[in-house]
Amino acid sequence: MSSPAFAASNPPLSTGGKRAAAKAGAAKKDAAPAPDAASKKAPSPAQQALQKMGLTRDIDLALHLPLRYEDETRIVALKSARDGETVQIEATVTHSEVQLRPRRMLKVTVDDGTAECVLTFFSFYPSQQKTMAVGARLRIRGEVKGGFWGRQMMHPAFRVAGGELPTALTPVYPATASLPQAYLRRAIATALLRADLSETLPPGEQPPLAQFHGQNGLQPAYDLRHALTFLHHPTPDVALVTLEDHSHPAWQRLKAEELLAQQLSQYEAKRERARLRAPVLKPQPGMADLTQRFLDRLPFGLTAAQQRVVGEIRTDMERSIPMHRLLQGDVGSGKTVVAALSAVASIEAGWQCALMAPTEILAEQHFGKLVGWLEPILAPLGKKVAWLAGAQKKKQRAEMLALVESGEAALVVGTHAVIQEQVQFKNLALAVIDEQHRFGVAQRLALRQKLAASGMEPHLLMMSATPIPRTLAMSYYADLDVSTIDELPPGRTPIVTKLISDSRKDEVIERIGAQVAGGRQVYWVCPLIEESEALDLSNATATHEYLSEMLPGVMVGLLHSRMPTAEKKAVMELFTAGVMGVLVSTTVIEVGVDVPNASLMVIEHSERFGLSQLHQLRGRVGRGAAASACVLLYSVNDNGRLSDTGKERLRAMAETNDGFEIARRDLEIRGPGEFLGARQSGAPMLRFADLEQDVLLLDWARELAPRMLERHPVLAARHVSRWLGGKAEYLKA
Ligand SMILES: Nc1ncnc2c1ncn2[C@@H]1O[C@H](COP(=O)(O)OP(=O)(O)OP(=O)(O)O)[C@@H](O)[C@H]1O
Repeated sequence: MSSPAFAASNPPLSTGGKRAAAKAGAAKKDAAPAPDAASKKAPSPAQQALQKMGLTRDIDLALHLPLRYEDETRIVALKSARDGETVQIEATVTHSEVQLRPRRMLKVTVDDGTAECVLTFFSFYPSQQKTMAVGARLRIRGEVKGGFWGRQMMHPAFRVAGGELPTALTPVYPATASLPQAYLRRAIATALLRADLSETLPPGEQPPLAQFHGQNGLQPAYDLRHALTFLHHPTPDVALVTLEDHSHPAWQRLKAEELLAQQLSQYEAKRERARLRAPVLKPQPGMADLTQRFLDRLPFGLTAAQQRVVGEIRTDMERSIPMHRLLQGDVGSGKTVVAALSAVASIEAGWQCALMAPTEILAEQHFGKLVGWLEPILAPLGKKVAWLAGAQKKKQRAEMLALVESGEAALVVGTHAVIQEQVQFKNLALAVIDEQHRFGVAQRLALRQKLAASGMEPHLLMMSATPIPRTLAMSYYADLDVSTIDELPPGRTPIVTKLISDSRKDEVIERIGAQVAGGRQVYWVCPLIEESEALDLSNATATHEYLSEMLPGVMVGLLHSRMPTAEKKAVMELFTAGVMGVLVSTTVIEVGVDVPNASLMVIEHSERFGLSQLHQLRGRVGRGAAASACVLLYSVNDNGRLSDTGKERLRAMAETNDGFEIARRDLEIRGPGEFLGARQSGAPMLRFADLEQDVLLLDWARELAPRMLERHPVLAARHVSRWLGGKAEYLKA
């Protein structure tokens, strides 16, 4: 294995031109990078660039891995270089001249004894021209092109020949304009020597690395130091493809360690929570029949899956350890009634419950349902359901706040308004968060802290209609208990999904007319044009006008997020009551809207939507007994084609109605960062491991983490701090 000092000891080849000269100059000025050293001098642009990229600690630099490698370990004969191959040669300059036509350029002919090659530079310094004077012996690296004029290289890197050849491949790092490669190479080489890379895995707890055969048929033993040193400076005999596809054991070792850090931090969070106290929610005397009274009034019986998850939640809440549970279920699987029964459990025990939803429409709908279900059984106890939202009249808000503070409000439903400072609960025991991935970590924490003043934590129930694929649940949500409603209420007919070209829009409109005439209702969703909300709205408005014109006698409504709250509310009421036949909307109806009589969903420009989003939208129909359909209108681009991902998404929608399968495919298409929306919430994501590919390593980490915390807490703490540093834990809260 080569020495990491290699990069520092080899002067970089100059590439000629102003930028390269500027880079080389910058590298010289910053010749002794020591990002960790306390320096009183103002940081150089390169040091600032390092900071900007988050490369502040030695370990961060050590973990900044090459994008690719260059092979400077060999000198090849020009004659053997193939067209398009990047090679390193040593050759003598036989001719050098500056040409002025068709533009100013330096043409240098070199000969290595096997063949000639012409080097061309469009920008160059006099000093570089001098280095390439006739008779000079140069080491040159570049891409060989064979053309009419013979072999050519454009702007190759060069320097005076001589000096030892490196024994390892040269790393090329992700960098920025103000961070020259040469500087980064030196900084990383130094950091690799200085960083504490000592073993943190307990003895005998090695990850299952893929079987690779080393030179002698033996598997090299990798610890972190070996793995990193190798990945920064691999020996030239390595199969580059194993580095590129990250299957090399050195890569695997890194991924295993990263996954272990993630698991340790999640298990630690879980253990920390186990030390906190939460109210023990057992029915108070005289309240014990609240649940029964609730069930008696419900117009349907619970499915077996609903009963099971209610049992899981209630068991959690009877313990003094705060519940931290995710309730997941496909669209329309009946999560709201489970949330209501959880609320009843906390009310029965004499405590308050809060339910927070990401949009006002959704919160309002929950409120309507919960009032209908709960007020008749709460009224005899002198309790109420309170409503809190941003757009609320001052007087009403003050009344609601008083209800919450006095405890008269047994349940509080609302939007983000629920976590505002003025909201003082008397005794909050359960916080239910709908569509939890739409809230940031900070907001979830704020809700939990609503009780923290009393020295206790509320139980937390998070709901999601986008099921979290198994691998994500095992990694990012390892500290979460998961309840799954894996059954739809009886009597539902599967939704039929049809892909129809935009050019057949009028046929679709005809079908809408027929649906409405049959007493059914229809949603028409217009796409979100991210760059322009104004355009977005004008599009929805135009569609609204067009449909109104095409469907005389049908009430066509319009709903978008910019409308005043009262207007939105009025439109939703008309649609929910079945008076309005067609609702044209932007994606504001995406989550949770529940109008069982709606049986046709049309999504315009469906190729622009994400997969989970399409599934959510489709889930607005098929919520009653009637057969429902979803029409995905698509339009092709100027070349008459759909983009590949667009096609992939629409195909997935047509193929399956299963939310779990959709989520799996969505994760595949978008990757975990986008899928979890974690980029927005700023939570650290896995950098090296790939959950789909590295399931074996994930299993290893999951299995080891609790044992390591138990038996080797010091190693565990060192491991987590090395990998996560001062950063927040992976999606904690
Ligand atoms: N066990 C059941 N039997 C019959 N109908 C049910 C049952 N449970 C719920 N429902 C009804 O099914 C519909 C969907 O329920 P709900 O709105 O709770 O679904 P959800 O899981 O929240 O879906 P989404 O994520 O799409 O909002 C509602 O009209 C609800 O009243």
